[in-house]
Amino acid sequence: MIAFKTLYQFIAENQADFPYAKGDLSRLLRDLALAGKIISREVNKAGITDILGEAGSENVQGESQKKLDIYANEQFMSTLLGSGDVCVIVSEENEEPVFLNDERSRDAKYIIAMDPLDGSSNIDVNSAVGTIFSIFRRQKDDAAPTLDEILQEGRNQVAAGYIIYGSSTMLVYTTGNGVNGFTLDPTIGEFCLSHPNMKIPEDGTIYSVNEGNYIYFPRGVKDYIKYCQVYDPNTKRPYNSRYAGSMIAEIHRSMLKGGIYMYPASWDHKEGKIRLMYECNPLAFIIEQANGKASTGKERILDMKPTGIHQRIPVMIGSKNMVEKAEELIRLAEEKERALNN
Ligand SMILES: O=P(O)(O)OC[C@H]1O[C@](O)(COP(=O)(O)O)[C@@H](O)[C@@H]1O
Ligand SMILES: [Mg+2]
Ligand SMILES: [Mg+2]
Repeated sequence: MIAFKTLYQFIAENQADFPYAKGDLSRLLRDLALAGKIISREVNKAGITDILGEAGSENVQGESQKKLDIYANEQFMSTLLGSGDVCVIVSEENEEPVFLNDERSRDAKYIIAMDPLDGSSNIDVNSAVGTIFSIFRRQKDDAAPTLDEILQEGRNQVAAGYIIYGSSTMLVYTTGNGVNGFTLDPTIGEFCLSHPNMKIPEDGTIYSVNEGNYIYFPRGVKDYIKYCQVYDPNTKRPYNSRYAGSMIAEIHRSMLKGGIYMYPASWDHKEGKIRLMYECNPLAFIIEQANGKASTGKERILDMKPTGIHQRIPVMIGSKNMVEKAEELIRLAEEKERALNN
């Protein structure tokens, strides 16, 4: 008989590791897993139901919404707000934070930021997409949380995770005691521990960036891309270039094989494109817990105080040595530019 451990068994066994041992965080992770299973079911039969394609609407960021963006958002909203443990949810698909509006809100301890469906432009072509979530615990428990309480630094997260709907569906999460990955066995409907104590290799040979935007990138980012492409057998260069257009797919590959994912600020995306609260923070927490590094190219992502719920930032996330090399070349290019301007 094959021995396996389900997510629920794992959570129960590791209850003592959780920052708050009352069981509400465990319940929350189970609710996220449940909604993830429902999305996984829909993704897996998407071609034969009426759920592919454009919804005909736009989100607050002016991006066209897919039917599955909306489906995933509604599924997570109803599961999480229905639990009574979550007092507010920040979602890519909602312009404003969505509050739990009933008598349970006084006791609801958790603030969630989430991207219900990441990489959704890939959904119609059967490539990997995912859900990304970030969990904060309220410090106060009086009235509904203020915007300032919602806009917390990523280092305050009590848990974060992602669910990748790929060739298999996996849930990967951290509560600040390392990272564990669970694969969904669809025949029994359970996430089972498949990747215990995940660590990202310190070095990698894959870089991941939308090179179609190369011309718009700042000098230091261009220098790093050129560095990746130069022949040097001692450092296994040139590296491989891979870009799926789905951050969750790039990050998951980096977790397993090593690598760097970059979405820098550029001439056409002055602030960068990736959202701090529900894309960067949770993935930065996971990557750091797996011994990797997550930076804007200049500063640690988890130390940034968000200025708005949909704030975008430049990102460089992945194997520690690769991110540090990119930061070094960005710093050198900026020093050179400053010297030339003086
Ligand atoms: O097409 P581009 O500009 O390279 O952008 C791709 C990036 O945008 C994102 O798709 C944004 O995510 P959403 O699908 O949630 O909007 C990232 O996952 C991805 O890496
Ligand atoms: Mg996204
Ligand atoms: Mg999305």
